[in-house]
Amino acid sequence: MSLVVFLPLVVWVVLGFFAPTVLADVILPVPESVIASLGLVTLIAGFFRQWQWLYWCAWTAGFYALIQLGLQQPLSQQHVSVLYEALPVWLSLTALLLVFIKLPVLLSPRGFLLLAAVGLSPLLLLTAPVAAALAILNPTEMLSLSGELPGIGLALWMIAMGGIWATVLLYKNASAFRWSQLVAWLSFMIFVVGIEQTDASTWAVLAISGGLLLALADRMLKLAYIDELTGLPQRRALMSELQHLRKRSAVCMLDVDHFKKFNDRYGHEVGDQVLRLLGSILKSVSGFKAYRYGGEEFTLVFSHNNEEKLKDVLETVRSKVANYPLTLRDPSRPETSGKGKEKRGKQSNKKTVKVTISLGATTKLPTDTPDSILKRADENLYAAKKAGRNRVVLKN
Ligand SMILES: Nc1nc2c(ncn2[C@@H]2O[C@H](COP(=O)(O)OP(=O)(O)OP(=O)(O)O)[C@@H](O)[C@H]2O)c(=O)[nH]1
Repeated sequence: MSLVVFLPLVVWVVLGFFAPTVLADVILPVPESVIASLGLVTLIAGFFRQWQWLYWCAWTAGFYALIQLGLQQPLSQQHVSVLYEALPVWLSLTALLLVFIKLPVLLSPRGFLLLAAVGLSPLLLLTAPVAAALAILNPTEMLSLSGELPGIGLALWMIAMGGIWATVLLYKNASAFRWSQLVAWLSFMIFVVGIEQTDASTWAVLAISGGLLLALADRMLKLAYIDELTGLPQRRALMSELQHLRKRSAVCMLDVDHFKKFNDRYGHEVGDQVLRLLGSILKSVSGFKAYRYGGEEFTLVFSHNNEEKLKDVLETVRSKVANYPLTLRDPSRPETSGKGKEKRGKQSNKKTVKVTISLGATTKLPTDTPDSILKRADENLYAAKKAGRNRVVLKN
């Protein structure tokens, strides 16, 4: 799902490669299309208080302005070719910096300062000393060794930078927003390679804005539908799924046993840890879709009503939870790490606990509505609790 942010870039590249005349025939209003697309991202991001997007809008606008102000003349002119050579280096370094630094809240002095710096830093290349310094240090030139193969230097630079991006994205378990940052960098790099193409910089900005917008949509969907603690879809998503339940299907409600006592004994934070663990166990078992219904209640939706298979899967979930040793930190653990090490040297300060769950399941009847099937599953869950907990009750 996150990778959908590549779509506008892929469309641009595919058209540019296989049908360049189609792109050339499109008359883009410049710079209106850029202002409109970046303005739209800014407006939507601001409306939903997703301020991090604005830094990337500023970065994109800054480089677009640089390209318009400095690269609209023949590359044979020395100051233009210096700028052209410095561009991939500068945009790679500033993009990576934006990825690595912790972005401050935008509505703060540091936030405004960073926004201004991000938007204006590309224009530094227009100042002769900075451009000249970068041209001397130019890694893309150095990478081409003899300087006879200028394309090789750029290709090696792209591979090196791409390698860093890939490591960052894989390591950080990237969100759609992260991938859209790669799209932003890649779009401008593709502009550098395909500078001869008509309106290449404007197409690059449209690809970037499209990626940022799709990433925003992904973030909004996740905020609306995904439970932050467990990473599972939440009740809103469940209710929409239940509207389209198949004829042959089943629903299970499950809940942690004696969770109130558990919370009272070990604290709310450890309670949260249990819910997170439960979320990851539910994700690891296949055969159903899991949802966090609310509190410590979860719902499983099956797209079949085979009772044997249902019992098997529900028993697997029950026993996986019951047998999972949850490691707790010793509440008497000393505050300072020095003392902690001392104590750890003498004895292990880890303690494990186990929790159990009860499950109530039912198969769909022809007359069922979302509420009636959930109610019956809930009654079965209640029956499982009454029968002693840590068990499955499956009936209609
Ligand atoms: N840590 C944590 N606790 C939660 C969360 N949501 C609900 N709870 C707690 O879950 C507990 C639910 O308690 P009860 O409904 O009485 O059920 P129970 O203690 O599990 O008892 P049985 O279900 O009968 O076994 C309450 O103490 C809630 O505070 C949450 O997100 N995090």
